[in-house]
Amino acid sequence: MENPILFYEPEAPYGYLSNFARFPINDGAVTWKTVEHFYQAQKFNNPNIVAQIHHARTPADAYALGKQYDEQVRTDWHQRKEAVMRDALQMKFTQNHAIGHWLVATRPHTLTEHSFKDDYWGDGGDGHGKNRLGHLLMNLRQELSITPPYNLIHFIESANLPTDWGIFNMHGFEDPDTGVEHVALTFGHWKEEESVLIRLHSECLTGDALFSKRCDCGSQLRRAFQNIAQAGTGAILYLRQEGRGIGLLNKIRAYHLQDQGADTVEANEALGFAADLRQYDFCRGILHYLNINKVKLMTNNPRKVKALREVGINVVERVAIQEGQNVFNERYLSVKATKLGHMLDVISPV
Ligand SMILES: Nc1nc(O)c(N)c(N[C@@H]2O[C@H](COP(=O)(O)O)[C@@H](O)[C@H]2O)n1
Ligand SMILES: [Zn+2]
Repeated sequence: MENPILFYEPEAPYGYLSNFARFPINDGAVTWKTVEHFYQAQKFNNPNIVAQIHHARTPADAYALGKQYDEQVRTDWHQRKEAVMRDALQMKFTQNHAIGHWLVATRPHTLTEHSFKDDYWGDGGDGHGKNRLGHLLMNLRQELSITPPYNLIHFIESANLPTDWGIFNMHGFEDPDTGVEHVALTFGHWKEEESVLIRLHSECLTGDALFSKRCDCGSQLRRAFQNIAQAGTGAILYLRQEGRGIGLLNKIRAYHLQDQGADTVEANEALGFAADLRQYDFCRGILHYLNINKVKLMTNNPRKVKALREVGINVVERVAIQEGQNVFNERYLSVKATKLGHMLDVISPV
């Protein structure tokens, strides 16, 4: 494995790997503030000690209580502790979605708890320790990396994105099968059980960036930003599916055929493509990362509603997003309505 990632302090880079990091876990009966709270409590059969640790204000307090009652640790603890730690990490990295994807993204680096105080779970500060926590994390990482939804998309990095509608967070992803890069823009915060306003926006360079009037994409993208800013929360999944999946240059070839009279479906087919090549299954990975399970989907395209439902996303509502109709795209929109099933109040028939 390549150069090691050293972690220890929760506030330091890669601090989310620490058992002291503030990520709650639920064991099916109780929610624990951190892995450390859960782990220390499992040492004891005495319910009063367990309760004290459960209510400890910080992971350091939980650790101190575990030490304070050292003589009352269950006799089989040495045989049990690895399984307890493995269960705790499984809960932490699967119940807190983003860090599960962050963990997978640490491949292929070795993970080492760089602790001068602990040469069992850590490296003992100088590498003589067993680093058992690092090894359990790498084992879990390997498991998650081949398990949906973690294997559907790879999280790369996030950054702020100031826009005309407010400061969004930008999250970059890569499709592990195709290498295609996708972006999610998020605004505000939500709980997993809330329904979130989202837009699945397929990349359209001409509409989104070159102010084209041949389509409605740019207007729809602006409206999506506006709607989310007004709602206070939401996400735009900006999917690199240019040309309904045929790519920019083939879309220009398709436009050329349309300039000679073909419609948008006939042009795709004349080039040897189906009318729409787009796939959406990787969106399940992006939405899982964003902790989004229920959506109000801004689209006129029923295929996107169907596609999300097929991958288990609960589309509770379709929000129409009819924008930017004009004399240059009226035929295109009419064909999208008649041939591609778009739900549009088309201004004039084909
Ligand atoms: N292949 C193709 N032919 C055209 O004539 C087009 N205008 C496009 N545009 C692409 O369609 C997608 C947006 O459509 P939805 O509203 O999301 O169904 C996007 O990929 C554009 O690049 N493509
Ligand atoms: Zn477009």
